Amino acid sequence: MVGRIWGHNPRLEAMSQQKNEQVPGTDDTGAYDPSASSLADTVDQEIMDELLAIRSSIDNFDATLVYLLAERFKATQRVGHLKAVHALPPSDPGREKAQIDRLRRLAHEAHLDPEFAEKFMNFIISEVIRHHQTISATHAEAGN
Ligand SMILES: C=C(O[C@@H]1C=C(C(=O)O)C=C[C@H]1O)C(=O)O
Repeated sequence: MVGRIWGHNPRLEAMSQQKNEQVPGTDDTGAYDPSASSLADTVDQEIMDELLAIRSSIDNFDATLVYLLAERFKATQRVGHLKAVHALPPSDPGREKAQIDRLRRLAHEAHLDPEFAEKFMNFIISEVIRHHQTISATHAEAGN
């Protein structure tokens, strides 16, 4: 059941095999449970209600982040194919520097820690470069 919805995840599968035990963070149908928490029973109901109300906004932000990242990766995959076809290098340090400098400035204006913004962008960019290397290798193999 869990495997069907989420793909192969040994940890979740082991959990779901324990008889009558629900996977934490899901309801009894296996769906996402927005009230999942390790704090239940240890916190006053009023505080819990406020926490859950704030978490419902966090849920929306997180879903948006996933959609934004998915669209960004769709665009970078296109760049990867373009680079592979035209034998361009996977990474473009000049572009990365300009982009990170700009995002650091935007982060500062938005009261987001610029160091965090830079680390986050570098994390994403390194994944993109890895994809571009794979696309380039696949393209080279197909040409041989
Ligand atoms: C997406 C590109 O490829 C790489 C990844 C980048 C990114 O994720 O923003 C930026 C520069 C490149 O190192 C690109 O060249 O535009």
